[in-house]
Amino acid sequence: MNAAANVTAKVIDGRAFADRLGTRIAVAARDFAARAGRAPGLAVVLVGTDPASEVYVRSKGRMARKLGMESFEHVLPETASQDQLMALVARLNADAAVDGILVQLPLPKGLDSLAVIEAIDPAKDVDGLHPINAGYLASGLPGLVSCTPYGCLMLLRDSLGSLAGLDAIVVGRSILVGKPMAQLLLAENCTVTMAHSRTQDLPGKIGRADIVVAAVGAPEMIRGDWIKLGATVIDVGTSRVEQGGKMRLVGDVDFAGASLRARAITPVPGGVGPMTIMTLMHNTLIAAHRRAGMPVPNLS
Ligand SMILES: NC(=O)C1=CN([C@@H]2O[C@H](COP(=O)(O)OP(=O)(O)OC[C@H]3O[C@@H](n4cnc5c(N)ncnc54)[C@H](OP(=O)(O)O)[C@@H]3O)[C@@H](O)[C@H]2O)C=CC1
Ligand SMILES: Nc1nc(=O)c2c([nH]1)NC[C@@H]1CN(c3ccc(C(=O)N[C@@H](CCC(=O)O)C(=O)O)cc3)C=[N+]21
Repeated sequence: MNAAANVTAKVIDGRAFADRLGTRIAVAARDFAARAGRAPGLAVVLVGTDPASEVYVRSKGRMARKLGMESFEHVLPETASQDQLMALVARLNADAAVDGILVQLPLPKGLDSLAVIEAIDPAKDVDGLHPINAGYLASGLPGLVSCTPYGCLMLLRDSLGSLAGLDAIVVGRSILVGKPMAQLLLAENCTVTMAHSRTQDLPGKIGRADIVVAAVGAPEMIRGDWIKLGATVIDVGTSRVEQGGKMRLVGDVDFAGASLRARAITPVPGGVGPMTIMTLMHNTLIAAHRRAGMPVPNLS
């Protein structure tokens, strides 16, 4: 732990961690292909033309191919109807070559994302968003865990070892990040506080936490001087802000300020983001093995 306020935190290198995990996934994917007679397959569905979503979808497809998986990319127009989207999900559910289905969120206005998520075969729900998988997680049963929280947990375990008994705060309560993150930390025997837009005295609550996971989407809203000395900070937020005429990607945490108080902190970019893509590949590999009735390899 930092003894004084002027010790700079260790920067947690999510990109390097993800690269190492990717090497193991590629080996396991090749092994799966040799035994199953086909590569693990990931289908990514994008509706509309949101530029940020297009970038993420493309990088997911590129990574899948790089690791020896099959990538199926489906782009529907902004004007696609709920029925069209549901029909596509039904086709992917029935397609034996598809092990994982991810529908990029948010969907254009007018489309019901919960209905789409519920239509995905839970065994192919590599985003871990289906209520069945959320329920498995809450019940401590093996399912598919949402990629981003799963990646955050890997970084936390790597940085801290055992998390048992630590006070953790998760800021944000979405079904994609905040809620599953809190469940994972609880399963690690942390004492978990869930904060959101109605939380009172957020600085005070953050100031008592050994682990801070920020998943809000508000650029640098968590000030450095709120952080407890020696805390570990995981910054999920990604916001594009203009600075000096250029667009810059920033997190939810004031990185420079928090670095003076934390023992370890993830940067944005290069922290949680690359882990999210790699845990998606990991989930696809897990889904492929389970669907083929093969034991899931342990890559940790
Ligand atoms: N790096 C990565 O891999 C990923 C990054 N992200 C990023 O993480 C961020 C969060 O994503 P997501 O969970 O989908 O976002 P949502 O918009 O679904 O959820 C945001 C959450 O933040 C809470 N919140 C809003 N304002 C405040 C505030 N002032 N104080 C405390 N809590 C607040 C909201 O509370 P309430 O529920 O009360 O409205 C809500 O629970 C985004 O920047 C997103 O881009 C997301 C996924 C992956
Ligand atoms: N169904 C669904 N599942 C998701 O997992 C999902 C989603 N919808 N919608 C949007 C959010 C956002 N998200 C990111 C993934 C990777 C990076 C990432 O790799 N970021 C890089 C930087 C990339 C850049 O420069 O733009 C980094 O942080 O280093 C960021 C954000 C997944 N999401």
